[in-house]
Amino acid sequence: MPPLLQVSGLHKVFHGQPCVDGISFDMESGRCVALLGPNGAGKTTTLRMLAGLMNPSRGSILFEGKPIGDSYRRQIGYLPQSPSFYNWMTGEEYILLASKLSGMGRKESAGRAAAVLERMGLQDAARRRIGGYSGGMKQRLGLAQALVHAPRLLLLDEPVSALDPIGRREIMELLREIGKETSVIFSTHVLHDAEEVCDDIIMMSRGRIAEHGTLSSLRAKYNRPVITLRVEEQKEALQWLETLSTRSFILERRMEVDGTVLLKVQDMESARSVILREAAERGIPLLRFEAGSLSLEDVFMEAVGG
Ligand SMILES: Nc1ncnc2c1ncn2[C@@H]1O[C@H](COP(=O)(O)OP(=O)(O)OP(=O)(O)O)[C@@H](O)[C@H]1O
Repeated sequence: MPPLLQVSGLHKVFHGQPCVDGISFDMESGRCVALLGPNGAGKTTTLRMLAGLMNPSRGSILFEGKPIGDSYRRQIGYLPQSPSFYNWMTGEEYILLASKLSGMGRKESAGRAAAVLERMGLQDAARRRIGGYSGGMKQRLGLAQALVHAPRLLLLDEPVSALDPIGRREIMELLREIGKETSVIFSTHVLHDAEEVCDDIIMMSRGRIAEHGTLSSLRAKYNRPVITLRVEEQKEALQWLETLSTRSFILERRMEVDGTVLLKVQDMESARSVILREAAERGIPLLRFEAGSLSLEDVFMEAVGG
């Protein structure tokens, strides 16, 4: 069986500028993949090409081993970043329209529309006009539209970025459920969203893939020892902290706004004993000492060059 999706050498050039600059990856069926990257990384353009809405300048997309064609549109569900709705329609009318556009017959449409509206928690609002829906309800309606024809692959462009925390939570929980049954690719610039629901992460930076792997493989790959340190704001203590960064066993130092210092070290055991011994000898009032490893946030910042 070929992978669900095989993307190779995908490029998109706008006005001579590469926006997507040679993306290649395979996706197996049943996975939930986060397309993670800062603004302008090329996520929307990639998703639009994967949805068959935009032609690549170069490269190919194979769905179950075959080039994408007309029948592909029935296999995918797509939720754009800022979906536009007809506010005068009811939610039900909108979903019925979406299901008819996807080629379903009247009877099948009615059954699927009711089921998907209920699944998205919109059954009570189904006969109300969309104009009166909250942002979270509109996004759930957008998901219902993308799901109504039971697609094999769901493509969601920043599905939670415009929502308040409650709307965000609702959608993330739905995504977790949907991800159990359907293959999903969703874009986000928030690492935490990716960590919450996805199996795999594709980190994009300037139109390219900076990192690609399962959550755990990325964590393992970047598993560098890090010491987190905070001292009381005293002259000697701060001076000592300052000199620490010049020591050879410290590979990198980063100061957080609250005065916490993150030290990437070569070898945890020796760094830990030197730091604790010196702090004890000098009577440094330590407020925090933590021996850990890089968070995925750091991996992300490193991979996208932030
Ligand atoms: N139709 C277009 N014409 C010209 N330039 C475009 C077009 N679409 C996107 N771009 C440019 O391509 C770059 C990547 O855009 P894209 O929207 O794909 O990134 P993104 O990662 O989705 O970012 P965001 O999170 O801001 O939506 C941007 O610099 C954008 O200005």
